[in-house]
Amino acid sequence: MESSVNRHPSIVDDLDGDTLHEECGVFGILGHPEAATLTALGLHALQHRGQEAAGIVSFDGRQFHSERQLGLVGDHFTDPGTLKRIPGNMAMGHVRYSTTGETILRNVQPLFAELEVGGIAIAHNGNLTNGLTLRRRLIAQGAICQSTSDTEVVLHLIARSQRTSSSDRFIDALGAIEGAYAMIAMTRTKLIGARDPNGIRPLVLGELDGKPIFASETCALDIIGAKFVRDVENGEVVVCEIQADGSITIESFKPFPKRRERVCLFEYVYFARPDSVVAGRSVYSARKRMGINLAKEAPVEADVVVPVPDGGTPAAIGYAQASGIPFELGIIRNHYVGRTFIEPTQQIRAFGVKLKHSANRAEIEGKRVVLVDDSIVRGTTSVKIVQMIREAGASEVHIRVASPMIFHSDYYGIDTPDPEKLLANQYGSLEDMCRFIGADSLQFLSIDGLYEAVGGEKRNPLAPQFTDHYFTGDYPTQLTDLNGRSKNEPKQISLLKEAG
Ligand SMILES: O=P(O)(O)OC[C@H]1O[C@H](OP(=O)(O)OP(=O)(O)O)[C@H](O)[C@@H]1O
Ligand SMILES: NC(=O)CC[C@H](N)C(=O)O
Repeated sequence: MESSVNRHPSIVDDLDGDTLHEECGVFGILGHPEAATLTALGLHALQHRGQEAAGIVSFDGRQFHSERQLGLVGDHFTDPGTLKRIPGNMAMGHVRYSTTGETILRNVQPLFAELEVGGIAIAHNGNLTNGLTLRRRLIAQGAICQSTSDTEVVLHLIARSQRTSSSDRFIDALGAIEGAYAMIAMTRTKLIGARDPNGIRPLVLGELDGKPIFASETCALDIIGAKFVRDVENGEVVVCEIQADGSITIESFKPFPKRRERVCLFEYVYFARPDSVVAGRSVYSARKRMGINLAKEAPVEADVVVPVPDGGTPAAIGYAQASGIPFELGIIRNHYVGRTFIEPTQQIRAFGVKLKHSANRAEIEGKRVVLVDDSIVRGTTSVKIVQMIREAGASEVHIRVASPMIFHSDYYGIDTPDPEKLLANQYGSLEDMCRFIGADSLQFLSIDGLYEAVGGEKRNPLAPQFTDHYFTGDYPTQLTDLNGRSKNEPKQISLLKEAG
């Protein structure tokens, strides 16, 4: 396989995009007569985590059913006809933003396989840092991969496990993978939720009418009136099973060597919905505190604080409260355009920013404006917005960013481009970055200011409380797929070009 790939550089070049991508959302429910509908609603609440594709797999006591489509949850799963095709009292689903493997139907999750022990569906948020290494090994051993997604290797590992039960096989497979995962699996009787040993990606256990639920974020529980039970812990595998008498048992396993929890800071900065509680911390409150700390660290004389919506809004509220400068919606966001940060190409991203924001001239004209955003990655948003605010008559434009500068790529799912495309790496100094963006001043929140906002204390350099590799270069896991990889080597391997 590898050598064939090397013989077809034009095909693989095509597949090897310049960016890493993020995110995905997972949801599953066991033992509920409305399983598929509840899953569709849960996925709708998680739509911000992935907009490329959505899928649901259900089990009706006899057969599994699968509906997987490119596009938004609402595009497909609001149709009663579609929901009728996924019957049963257990269901799980996924919203995808690709990190490994193209945006094509065969990569859309949940992925399903027929094994010796029966059918199994899996859905994954995160990215494996040894996925390609495992995939190559499996293919050399005769595995036939149906997708180009990193997640598929888990199915092959389950199939090859010598353990008897499906949950033991799943645990066996997880033991071989490295990187970030919040993963759910569904068999004829079980719904299983697991988090990687560092707990990089979030996963919660909830409950509705006594039936267990797994979801990426608490906002997916809220939408269906379900109760939050607890977070799935880092390195934990929770197995929920329907017994012969219809009762449901829940067992917890900690099969992996213990590691310190290091939730991804970017969940708090950007990804998670502000009304979610991630690892016991309100995302909204954390974002607001980021703004408060930013106002303390980087004050500026100005007339109005304007958020870059939506991501920058809670931090801007915090900045305004701490600085005493009035908060105004000086930029209006068109809600019919997706998140620019997670669209697949630079061209579409730039286009998206223009479609998405417009200046509210009445609140800007003649004023000294502090623009607050959650992050600067490539700088696409900032450049366009500063220009737009100036054109609307602002006398000064100061940018305040509620997270530190991003210098390093992410391998756990975040859509950071190659390091040289990150704005912080393109310019040697803050002044140069500021000049490029066209602002009067530019300041970022410090790493300690961010830690304090999220976790209440400064970064412990000996044992960081979160993963912050994009700011610091401190990666919490092995990066096996990168070892010895040349810069131009493709990140994924596929010889089949598929339409749509
Ligand atoms: O420097 P850049 O490469 O432009 O990326 C950073 C921008 O991307 C995100 O906004 P996005 O438009 O994705 O989402 P939002 O509407 O949820 O804030 C983020 O909030 C920043 O504004
Ligand atoms: N963003 C994600 O979590 C993606 C999951 C998986 N790596 C995929 O590409 O399908």
